[in-house]
Amino acid sequence: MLDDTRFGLDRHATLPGPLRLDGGALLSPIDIGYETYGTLAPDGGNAILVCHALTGDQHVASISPVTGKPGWWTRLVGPGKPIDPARHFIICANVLGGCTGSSGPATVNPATGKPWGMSFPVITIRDMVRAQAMLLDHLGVETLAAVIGGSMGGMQALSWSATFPDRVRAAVVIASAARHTAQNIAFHEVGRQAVMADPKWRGGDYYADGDPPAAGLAVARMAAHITYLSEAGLTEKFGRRLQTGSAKSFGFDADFQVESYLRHQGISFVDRFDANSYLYITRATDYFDLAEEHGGHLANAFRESKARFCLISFDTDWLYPTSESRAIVHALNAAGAPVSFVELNSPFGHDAFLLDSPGMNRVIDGFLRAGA
Ligand SMILES: CC(=O)SCCNC(=O)CCNC(=O)[C@H](O)C(C)(C)COP(=O)(O)OP(=O)(O)OC[C@H]1O[C@@H](n2cnc3c(N)ncnc32)[C@H](O)[C@@H]1OP(=O)(O)O
Ligand SMILES: N[C@@H](CCO)C(=O)O
Repeated sequence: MLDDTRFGLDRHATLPGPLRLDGGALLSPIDIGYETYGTLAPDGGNAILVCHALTGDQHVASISPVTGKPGWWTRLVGPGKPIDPARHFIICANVLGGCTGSSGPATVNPATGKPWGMSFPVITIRDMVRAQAMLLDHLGVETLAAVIGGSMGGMQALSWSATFPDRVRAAVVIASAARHTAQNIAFHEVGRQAVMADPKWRGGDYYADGDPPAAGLAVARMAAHITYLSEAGLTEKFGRRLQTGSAKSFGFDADFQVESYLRHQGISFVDRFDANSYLYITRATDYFDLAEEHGGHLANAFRESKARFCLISFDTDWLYPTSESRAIVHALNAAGAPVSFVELNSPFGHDAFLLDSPGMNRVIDGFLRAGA
């Protein structure tokens, strides 16, 4: 029995595997970087798996050793919060393909002794989930009181309930979708091409001299970051305002605040993320189509599920709009699965799930307590 009451314990597991990936490859061993918070109850009934989004990590509620900043969901996870280490045993793992401790393109291929680079096998959301299931086996966690995530984290929560229906009692899916649309794939492809067009990418073989394709990755992040915001939010924050004290350069400096903001988002991203990981993880989300995995009918994905579901969307999220959540709700209804659904107002677009949202916290708190 785990007896870990320290808040935010940074851990690492090397699991023997093998893990058979959707693409056919066998991966072994499998490294997982993860954190735990709180203590597993004697009956094992209080485990909550928090799944991170595209560029997140396992440091959900502790100081990130990479950025030195507080974790990305301290608004929701922590003492006195809806997910509380005093009540829950909280697990958050870096996804397979990630770059903060889990096996991915930047880790060493044991067969060659060199970083995998682009020889790392292509992975899917379901592969990420299977790797997490191996981690739970390793931790002695049989069933999850809840699995929760926003965006790509929500995809993992959906995939968990479909892949391991007996292991999930509740799933919270926020600002997410059951498949990537053509527009979602299109934006990701722009980002990938930006990375690959950077001469420093060199087919993904850039680890040895520590000179990654930073310019390409920064452009990829700038384009992607626009999709995480809303027009209203950008207008409110920056409008057409120029940088303080500056006039138009009549050149191509970052005259507008929004330009400088996006450049900042791009530059700070390359300090914390691996370009090849970006390729692999965006690919995994592009391939995600839960209906396709279940004979073309989304409801089929949930027929075996024993879970209660909570779906939350944001009205200004045009990346994974409310219509995508509604499609999931309809499928859950068709499958006879219990589901609550709420669309919340927010000016902040897709990334609203990472920002202050008292409504979101209230809904999640009520939903989790109802099942306790
Ligand atoms: C989901 C997961 O699993 S984890 C991954 C989530 N994390 C991220 O995506 C990180 C990047 N994303 C963001 O920053 C997202 O917008 C959020 C939602 C997480 C944070 O939003 P907010 O708190 O509103 O921050 P905001 O978007 O305004 O960005 C603030 C940063 O922009 C900088 N900034 C603001 N205006 C300007 C400007 N005109 N010029 C240059 N920089 C600017 C700030 O100085 C600040 O910099 P810092 O982050 O280095 O301290
Ligand atoms: N901005 C978040 C959400 C993207 O879906 C991230 O980068 O992970």
